[in-house]
Amino acid sequence: MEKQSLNKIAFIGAGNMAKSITIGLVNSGVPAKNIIVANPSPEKRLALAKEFGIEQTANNIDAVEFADIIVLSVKPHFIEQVCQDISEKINIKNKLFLSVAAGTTIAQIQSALNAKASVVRTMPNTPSQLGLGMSGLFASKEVNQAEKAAANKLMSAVGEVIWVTSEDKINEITAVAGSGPAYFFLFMEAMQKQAQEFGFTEQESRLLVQQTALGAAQMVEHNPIPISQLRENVTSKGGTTFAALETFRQQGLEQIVANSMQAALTRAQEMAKSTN
Ligand SMILES: NC(=O)C1=CN([C@@H]2O[C@H](COP(=O)(O)OP(=O)(O)OC[C@H]3O[C@@H](n4cnc5c(N)ncnc54)[C@H](OP(=O)(O)O)[C@@H]3O)[C@@H](O)[C@H]2O)C=CC1
Ligand SMILES: O=C(O)[C@@H]1CCC=N1
Repeated sequence: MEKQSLNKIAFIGAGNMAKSITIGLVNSGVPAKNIIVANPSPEKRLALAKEFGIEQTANNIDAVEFADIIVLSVKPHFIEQVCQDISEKINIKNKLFLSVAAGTTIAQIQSALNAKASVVRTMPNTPSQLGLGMSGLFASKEVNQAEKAAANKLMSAVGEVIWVTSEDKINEITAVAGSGPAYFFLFMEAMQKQAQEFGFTEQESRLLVQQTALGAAQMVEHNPIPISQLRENVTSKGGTTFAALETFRQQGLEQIVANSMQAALTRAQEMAKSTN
């Protein structure tokens, strides 16, 4: 069997997600010379190249030629055009495609590539830049064991991974973890705003909220007991937390969370149905 080298990584698109994964990869020890980023406009790819010493190009085809693993990190509506362009200009045999695009199916990518290429769909999130990412992965049936291991290694370098057994589960990963950081940011923004209403400065309010969120997240990580138990440990009967939690409940927080995550899932499913 032909030996497959899967060391060189190309990002097509130099935006938020490419940046988050690149930072995580470089910090985890992947040599910068093995990473290239392609983006037609210069600003973001030059900034990434300057900061991390990675290669950069304006030309997607040059990046695909350079790499073994092609990370499709453009907005979903550009995936079709990007893949068609690649398939028209280059032999993609032995390349592994790793797509981070929300709501874009493997069938759509293979159709645009005009080949039953090896495609892994992954749904990461932006904390990947700190090595604290959470990614779901699903492999097309063309993906071999070496490619699966390479995709696993790449995404594990930037955080935790789980493999899902059906492609539509990626949409659910999106609704929980892909979009999830923004849910917590919104909650923290609202808490910061109210702390400022209480009279704390913007800086003090941010510190109060960020340290509280960090401590809470770390407690969840370090205590393998139900999260509800951690909540109960803070909640004295008839006390301040109880008053706050009752207000959240009366005003429908749990239903709001469920509805919002369902809206994210529905949107991912709609995107998968559209023709891009
Ligand atoms: N942001 C997030 O938290 C997450 C995003 N994703 C997915 O990641 C993908 C990228 O999202 P995100 O990084 O936020 O988006 P960004 O808009 O930040 O990045 C996309 C980049 O693609 C570039 N681009 C546009 N057209 C082309 C092209 N033809 N060839 C090469 N590059 C091109 C854009 O350049 P320019 O700006 O110059 O037009 C931009 O730099 C999406 O598909 C999204 O669904 C997945 C998980 C989480
Ligand atoms: O909002 C989006 O569509 C992308 C996918 C998950 C996070 N950002």
